[in-house]
Amino acid sequence: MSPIQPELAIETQGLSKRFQNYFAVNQLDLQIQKGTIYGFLGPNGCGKSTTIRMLTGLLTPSAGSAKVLGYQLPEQADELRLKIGYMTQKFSLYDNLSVLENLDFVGQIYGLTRSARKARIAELAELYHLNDKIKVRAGALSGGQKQRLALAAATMHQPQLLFLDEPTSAVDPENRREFWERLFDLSDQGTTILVSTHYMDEAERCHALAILEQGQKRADGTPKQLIAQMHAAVFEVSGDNLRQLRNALMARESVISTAQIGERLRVLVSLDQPQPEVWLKAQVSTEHQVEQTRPSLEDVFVANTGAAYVQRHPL
Ligand SMILES: Nc1ncnc2c1ncn2[C@@H]1O[C@H](COP(=O)(O)OP(=O)(O)OP(=O)(O)O)[C@@H](O)[C@H]1O
Repeated sequence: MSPIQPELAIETQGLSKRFQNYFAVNQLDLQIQKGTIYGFLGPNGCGKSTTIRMLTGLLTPSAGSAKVLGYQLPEQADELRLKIGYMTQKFSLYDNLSVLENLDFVGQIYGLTRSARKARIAELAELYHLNDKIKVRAGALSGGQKQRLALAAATMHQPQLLFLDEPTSAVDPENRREFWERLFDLSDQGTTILVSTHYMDEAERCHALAILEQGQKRADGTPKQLIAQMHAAVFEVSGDNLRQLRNALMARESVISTAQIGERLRVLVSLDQPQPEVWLKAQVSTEHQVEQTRPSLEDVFVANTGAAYVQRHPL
């Protein structure tokens, strides 16, 4: 008997977008399960926003296919529109309208009746702590309040699928934490969420994620799977002259990266090296202590991008 296939909210094959001669998104294959929080992790310019815009149906792909909530894109983009919510990277509501006016306007766009809008706005204002700001102009809100208003607007029509493009780049850690609690509430109610970020701690919160670089997927899976599949061992070295040691280690082909963290040097050694611990100990002096440590998602990112990627995938 074949195993039951999970239901997919998003499935793409070879999805690509070319601007002039430049591929902003290049041959992207994705499978995103319904009800999960899925992350796009990558640096500025790696193609996160362009991918999201294609998956919302706003941008036509140059090649490849995308199926979102069962709708084929771009052909069925109109049918998809009312089923998704999209929170863009920049605050995209009206600064000169109040919180209430903004939400009411969005509700009208989604075709909610006057009484449905009234009830939904009351619910959202309560949920996102906007009650005492309801008559305040959006332009006068703090970063955290604007972000909560944007999320309220994006979920006005209770979409099945929510796209959030770097939603927390303008807010402080406390607001970020609170924001993520709301995302897990939405996920618990069955909403699928695709969130782009360049923060490691946010990526770690996702059920699954794709690491993107230069428009390509470098790796994907749950944080646990990504850590288990990493082609490197991670060590922490303590002792004197760590800057000098760092420079020496960086010259070695087996060293993927080094980063000083307080009094310790974190070293990623490629598993091309059959005995990484023995090898590393032979590289440092007897004054240094070497301890193998648990990889983090940041280590996974480093081991799958930049020079480490090029080394493992020569042209
Ligand atoms: N309309 C466009 N015309 C030409 N190039 C574009 C266009 N839109 C995006 N690009 C380019 O495509 C690449 C990917 O951009 P994209 O905005 O998708 O990246 P990103 O990962 O979302 O980064 P950021 O966080 O900075 O927005 C960038 O090099 C960008 O300059």
